[in-house]
Amino acid sequence: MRVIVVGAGLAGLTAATDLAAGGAQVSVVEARDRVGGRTHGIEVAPGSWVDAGAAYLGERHTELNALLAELGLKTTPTTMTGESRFALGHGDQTRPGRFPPLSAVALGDMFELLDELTRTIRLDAPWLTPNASYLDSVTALEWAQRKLTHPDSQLFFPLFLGEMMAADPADVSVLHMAFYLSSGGGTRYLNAFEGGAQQDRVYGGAHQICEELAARLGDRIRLGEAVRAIRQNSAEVVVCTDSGELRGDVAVVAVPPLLAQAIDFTPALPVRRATQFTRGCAVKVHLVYPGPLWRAQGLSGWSVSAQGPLLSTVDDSPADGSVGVLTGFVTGLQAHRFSALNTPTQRGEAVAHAAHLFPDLPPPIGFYVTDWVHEEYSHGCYAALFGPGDWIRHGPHLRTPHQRVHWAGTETSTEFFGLMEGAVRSGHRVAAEILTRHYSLGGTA
Ligand SMILES: Cc1cc2nc3c(=O)[nH]c(=O)nc-3n(C[C@H](O)[C@H](O)[C@H](O)COP(=O)(O)OP(=O)(O)OC[C@H]3O[C@@H](n4cnc5c(N)ncnc54)[C@H](O)[C@@H]3O)c2cc1C
Repeated sequence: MRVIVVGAGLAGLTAATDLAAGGAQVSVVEARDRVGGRTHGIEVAPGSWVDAGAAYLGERHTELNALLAELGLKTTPTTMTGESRFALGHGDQTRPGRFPPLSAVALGDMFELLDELTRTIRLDAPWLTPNASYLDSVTALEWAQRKLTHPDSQLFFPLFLGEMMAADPADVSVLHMAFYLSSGGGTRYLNAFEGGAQQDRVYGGAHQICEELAARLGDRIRLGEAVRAIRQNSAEVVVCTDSGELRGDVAVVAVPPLLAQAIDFTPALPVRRATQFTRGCAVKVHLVYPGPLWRAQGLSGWSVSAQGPLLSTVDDSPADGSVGVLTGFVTGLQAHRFSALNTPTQRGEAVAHAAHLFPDLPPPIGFYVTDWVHEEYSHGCYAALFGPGDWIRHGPHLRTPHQRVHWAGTETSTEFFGLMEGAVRSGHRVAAEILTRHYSLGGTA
């Protein structure tokens, strides 16, 4: 069986690896001149890499951890010792732990309301969740305006959603917010470092996962070839790029839904898998220092700010301590604004903000901005966001094969949607789907 995989991110390369192991003849076609998609590494000092895309994982990310072990990659704990900095509008504060200096009761009530919501979600089919049509008609912003009465929870809610989903609450339906949080293991797990989804990083950078997978797949991967069209008939599937055509028995499209939608299918897709999906908006900023200098002052590097651009910062220094790296997250509405600025202005804003949060730091020796808002072949990040009506209209079609075309990608995963774990799981799922479907070669599927 000849399988053409479109997209060399975690989903596509996991699928390709499983399919090759199952005896299929696999080709992978990737638009960028690199593999990895939404995982990407930047070398900030010789041999020291930081994650410009996905970084964090936890123990429940079982398929990702298994893959790391198989590839001989190790994890390193996310550093979170020392006090945190908060700039939440009541004067700056330095406090132990990550809990913000806001009403514990109000935030506790907010998390309880979110937990109640997430418990009702049908992960396998969110559109069949009780009350789905109502939950899918209301935005997270409208929900918060109705349910969160305390000013502290009103202040914290958009920061929380920005950090978890890179979402502006006005952009996502309540159904999508609740599905995302539930699929990621619940609010506590997703939000936690120790014991949670942000506990570890890949030692040396998450980009190595796809690079290792690609090294094993060798010349089956074609870089720099965006797929523009996919034609199929009862005998074969033809995948068209600007430089030619590939013929196979089956195709796996492992790209985000809106980018998949931009491919010209013949016959046309019977139903759309995306129309109004908005996109998550994240810009990652890396400020590099001669070492993790904040640690000497008893600070963890973690901060939360109500005003941007750096809504949160975290210590992402390489484990060898060769340099210190503060990663700043600019998400949601802030990301739209920040990504429209020129680089010197971005640098000026980010450096000034970091200096305000950590006044004893010298100016950074390195500065990197990764703007995922305008990445042509990601179309936003961390993942697709579903606005009002999207789950009900498109959800049932996200994973349904279009004859010889099957779908993968983190957005097709019922578990850990939007995360690396979801991408890996979708790759395994699609490969099993194809290997057990028994395509009749040269005949009708
Ligand atoms: C800033 C940021 C932070 C994140 N943080 C985390 C985190 O801490 N933990 C976590 O688990 N996840 C995180 N994520 C999410 C995680 O990166 C994704 O869930 C995961 O990498 C998605 O993998 P994928 O294979 O589904 O899609 P992608 O990685 O998007 O792969 C799709 C591939 O398809 C290619 N492609 C697109 N269109 C075409 C075309 N027409 N023809 C050919 N190729 C095409 C793309 O170039 C890409 O390589 C983050 C993402 C970002 C951007």
